[in-house]
Amino acid sequence: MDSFLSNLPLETITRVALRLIGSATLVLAIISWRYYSFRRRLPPGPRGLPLVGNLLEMPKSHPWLTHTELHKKHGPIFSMQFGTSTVIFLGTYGAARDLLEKRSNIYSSRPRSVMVGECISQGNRSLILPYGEQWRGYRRLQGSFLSPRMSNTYRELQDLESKQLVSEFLTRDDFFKRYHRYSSSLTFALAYGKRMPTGQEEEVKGVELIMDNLNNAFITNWIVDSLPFLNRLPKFMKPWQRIADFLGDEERDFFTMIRSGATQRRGYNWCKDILTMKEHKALTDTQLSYVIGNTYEAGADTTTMTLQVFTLACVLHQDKVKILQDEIDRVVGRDRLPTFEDTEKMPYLLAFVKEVHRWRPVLPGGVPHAVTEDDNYMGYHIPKGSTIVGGHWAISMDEELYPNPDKFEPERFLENPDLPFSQFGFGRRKCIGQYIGNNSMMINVSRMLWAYNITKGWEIVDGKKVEANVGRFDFVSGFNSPPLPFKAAFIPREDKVRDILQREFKQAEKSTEAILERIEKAQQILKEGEPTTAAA
Ligand code: HEM
Repeated sequence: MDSFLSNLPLETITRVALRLIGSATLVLAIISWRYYSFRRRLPPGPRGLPLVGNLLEMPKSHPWLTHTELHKKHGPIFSMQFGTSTVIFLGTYGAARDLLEKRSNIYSSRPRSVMVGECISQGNRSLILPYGEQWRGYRRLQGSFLSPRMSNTYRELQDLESKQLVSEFLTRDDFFKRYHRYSSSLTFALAYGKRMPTGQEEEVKGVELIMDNLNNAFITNWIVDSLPFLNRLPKFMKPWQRIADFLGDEERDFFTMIRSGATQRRGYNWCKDILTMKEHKALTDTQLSYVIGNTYEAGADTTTMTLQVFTLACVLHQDKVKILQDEIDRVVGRDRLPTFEDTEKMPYLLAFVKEVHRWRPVLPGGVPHAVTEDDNYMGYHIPKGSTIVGGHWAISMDEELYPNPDKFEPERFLENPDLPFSQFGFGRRKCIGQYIGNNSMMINVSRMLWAYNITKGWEIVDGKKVEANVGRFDFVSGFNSPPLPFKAAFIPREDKVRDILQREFKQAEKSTEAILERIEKAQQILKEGEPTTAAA
């Protein structure tokens, strides 16, 4: 090669080199022109670079904080480009409602997820299914056992789990674990007909493992997600496929095993319930196992995290806790625990729970939707296939809707009971378990604060006992964003609280079968009055 070049006249080499540089410049100019003219039609946003877009500007942690700053600069809607993917961020409730709710016929899909959605879950996982017949089939089944009326039939089980939860704090303060036990046991009993009285049961650990694997797979940058065509290579050339096969087999076997156990149990559970609906016939056995497994996944962690945020709010906002305790004492008195009926007479409690959701959303980055048609909004082009993110954190911190947004102020929901909040998402993909979630929050918040003063915990520093530090912004950076571990103390409000908690838990019906049989009867009565199952 060297000798070939050295035989050419310098003039020729220079001409060829100049041509090459000229062609490369032209190609770059065309790519840049196409990139920037495409970007010009989109909602505003950081310019980025041709080919990579804004890939180099991805925040390393807590991306929702950066997105909120970008909304301050660019307004309620901005866009970013990650390789070939366009992502559009919505930072006000109005913009999210305009697109994700009012135009939900085209804004209800999910972005393509090659590794998790296609390779691991093989198109079975409900949360990331694209909008279409299969997702609608899942939603019809879920809508039938998670409707507001059906959700109220689960209250007896929530009552028992909540009595166990509140009495546990008489002897321990590991509230992260206690809340997790509550949510896992409640959801597992409804889904599979078996309570989890310790939280250490094999089934709880099995789902935890699946969730950990899934969360790790979600936050890993798989090359096949950036370059989906690689997934068409033969299997031996796809190293990620081996991992996906292992994780996929593990979760499929597990979901199938626990579902088969559930269909043998006495009394009500979701696995048995869906077999009574004609819609289940359109789905395969594996898909039915995923419908229930994924509902359990979606419900257990979100409720746990929201209870953790409630505890943080109590530790940091004793003045608001005092107002709520006065309301609880007025309605309930001091001789028994609050009931569901009591909670319906407590407007401040409802406002307090809504403010917990708004103040520190547990899915702060939002759950991405995808748009299935080209669209226009506020004069901007929204290309088909874009990812659309209603940012829960950005919306919660919108000063116009929530003045002094960092302040924990339940009063804002008292003054305006219709004030919206975004923590259950939007439109057709909106959280379908919100009624169970709300019932859990109302009963547990009222009982925890009826029983305890919740204050900062203690730690030993240099041999001295000091109040533990609690950060108002210390949250995990991930899809789920619970508070980082912190210490809290649960101090019974008076001596007799101990006896009352022990007595109420002792007297509560503990037979899961008996409770589930009553739920089954209550549901039968409701269904007899309902001609069809709830549709999405
Ligand atoms: C209080 C706690 C909860 C919070 C904050 C929460 C939040 C959310 C959010 C933000 C979404 C996505 C919405 C969207 O895409 O726009 C979602 C979806 C979902 N949630 Fe919840 N949720 C909670 C409790 C529950 C419970 C208790 C269940 C069931 C027992 C549940 C079942 C589901 C399901 C099945 C989906 C999937 C919807 C889809 O098909 O895409 N959630 N939830």
